[in-house]
Amino acid sequence: MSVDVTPFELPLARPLSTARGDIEARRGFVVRGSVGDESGVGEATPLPGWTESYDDCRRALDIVDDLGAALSSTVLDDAPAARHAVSLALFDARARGEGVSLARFLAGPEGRVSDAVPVNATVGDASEDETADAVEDAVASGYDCVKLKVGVGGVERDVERLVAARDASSEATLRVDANGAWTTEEATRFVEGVSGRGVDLAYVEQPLAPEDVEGHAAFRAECPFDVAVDETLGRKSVDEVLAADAADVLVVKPMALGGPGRTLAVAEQAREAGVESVVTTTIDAAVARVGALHVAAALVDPPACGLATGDLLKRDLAPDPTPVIDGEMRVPEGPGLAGEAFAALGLDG
Ligand SMILES: O=C(O)CCC(=O)c1ccccc1C(=O)O
Ligand SMILES: [Mg+2]
Repeated sequence: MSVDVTPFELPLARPLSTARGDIEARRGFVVRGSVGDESGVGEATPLPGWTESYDDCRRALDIVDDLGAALSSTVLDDAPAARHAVSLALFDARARGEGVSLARFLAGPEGRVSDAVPVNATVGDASEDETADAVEDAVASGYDCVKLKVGVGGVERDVERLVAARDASSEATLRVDANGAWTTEEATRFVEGVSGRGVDLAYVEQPLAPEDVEGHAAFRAECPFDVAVDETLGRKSVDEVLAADAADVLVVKPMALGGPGRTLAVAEQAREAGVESVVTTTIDAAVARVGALHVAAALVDPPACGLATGDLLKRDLAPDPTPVIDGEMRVPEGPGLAGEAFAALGLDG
């Protein structure tokens, strides 16, 4: 039972500007392997800050020669993107074996599965005018939720950007993601600034440094908006985050959490604690993006998720089987990830 690993590199249509720097291209690996007669495909697209490095990912995948054996050993323990690829390929093959979609396989025969998942538009840092235009474009193409990157420039500039975003569309739900850029004082100044101008935010994602669980808990207690954590989940256990009451929302990235199964387990644990999970990509290619969509579809009542990142890529591994229509993505019926949409991928490794 061999495993094929094929590298890829995909430029973005234009760089996404975030407080952790500009993302200009995504490099990773298509992983194909089989279980019995069924072949499955997965994707590892590492992003340091959320996962292991590209080189560590490649080294981890180099020693995988059996999907199931690799997952049950420790070789993928410190390589969540590599583990994601192996786990996704295994789930794809198993779901195919049963003739069901990945979402159905994950949710089980009795579980509820969504036909479509609402998604947010993702808007990078840009000037006030460009931010307003991007929000207007997103709403015109059917999104009712927009996530804006903040924390790149100063707090006062971000406040003006958010006022411009709200003025561009009074109906859109707005989220912001500071990618850990702020001190508590800056985060407080930002939320006081926007709320003083009458701007409502659905949540503030990762306002503070990832390690600072207690800081998030203290900020959350004072914040007029919900607080989400993302990068924190790569440094701290879910137990710790939930025990500290550090977040209203967990941003769960299958690529960063080691695959679909672990992501669902985290979301389930959060749900039991009254905390919502938003499934997002790390700007993954089509295979992982569709995998994340199935994970979101297997949640009970998924909120708007951060999966609308396909259009950020200039090219992709395959034609997009799940384009965003009216602010949502339809979940492929399968079998597995997307029927035959990825059949040709990863065979030439
Ligand atoms: O959540 C979204 O809208 C898209 C995903 C996203 O913002 C993102 C993409 C790549 C790396 C990090 C992040 C992030 O959520 O911080
Ligand atoms: Mg984030």
